[in-house]
Amino acid sequence: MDKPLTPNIPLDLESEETDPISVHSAIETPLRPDAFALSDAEKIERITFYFREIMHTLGLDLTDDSLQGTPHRVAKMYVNEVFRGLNPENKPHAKLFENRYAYNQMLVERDITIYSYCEHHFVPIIGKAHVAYMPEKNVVGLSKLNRIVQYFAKRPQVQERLTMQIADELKQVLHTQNVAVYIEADHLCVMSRGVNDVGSSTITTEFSGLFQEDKYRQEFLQYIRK
Ligand SMILES: Nc1nc2c(ncn2[C@@H]2O[C@H](COP(=O)(O)OP(=O)(O)OP(=O)(O)O)[C@@H](O)[C@H]2O)c(=O)[nH]1
Ligand SMILES: [Zn+2]
Repeated sequence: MDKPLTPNIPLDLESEETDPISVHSAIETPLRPDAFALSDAEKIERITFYFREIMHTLGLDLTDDSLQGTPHRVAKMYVNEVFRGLNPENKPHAKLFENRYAYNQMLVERDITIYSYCEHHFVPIIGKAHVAYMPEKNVVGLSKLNRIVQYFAKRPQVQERLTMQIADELKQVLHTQNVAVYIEADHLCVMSRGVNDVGSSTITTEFSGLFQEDKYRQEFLQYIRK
């Protein structure tokens, strides 16, 4: 095998030892304090290098014209697309409007498409999120609900934490505790490898504020029922 190259940007091994639990709350994605010390361009350069090493180690011929660009393609996809939600700079700005019409019933945004990645295997999680809130003083542009869901999905995730991160953000943005999040998803790590079960799917929920009351919970569940 060729002698491995070294990347232009060396790894800072000391910061690898940081204990993420000591600096983060339980529902935050465990990021190192120096997670954004490198620019996106530098991250792409480094991931290209290491993904090339992975392919090389697997015995793939990187001079093949179809494989040649793959390390860079994967690096761009990770940083700019599928994991862009790791960077708080990419968090959507949710513009609020005053609830002048005093709408005080439930608003449900259902069937929001989710494409996330399992943090244990780095393969896709594909599903739908249904979110709801009961407005108090403010209402939010509908598309912002979809954007918030998609922002947190674009991270390596476990479904439980994804559900809680979305609920938490909705509470903060909407200034209300009355939020519900329901996610139903297929995990390709369960379907396409390991236990190879294509028939099962995973449901997670977070009901807060008024949604803890059976009446509102049932109403919400009825709206999202197919
Ligand atoms: N709780 C939770 N577990 C998940 C999620 N996505 C994947 N997993 C599980 O994470 C576990 C990782 O377990 P390990 O035993 O370390 O991994 P593994 O040897 O590849 O396990 P198998 O998938 O059973 O082959 C697996 O049981 C996955 O099904 C998720 O969103 N939430
Ligand atoms: Zn997995």
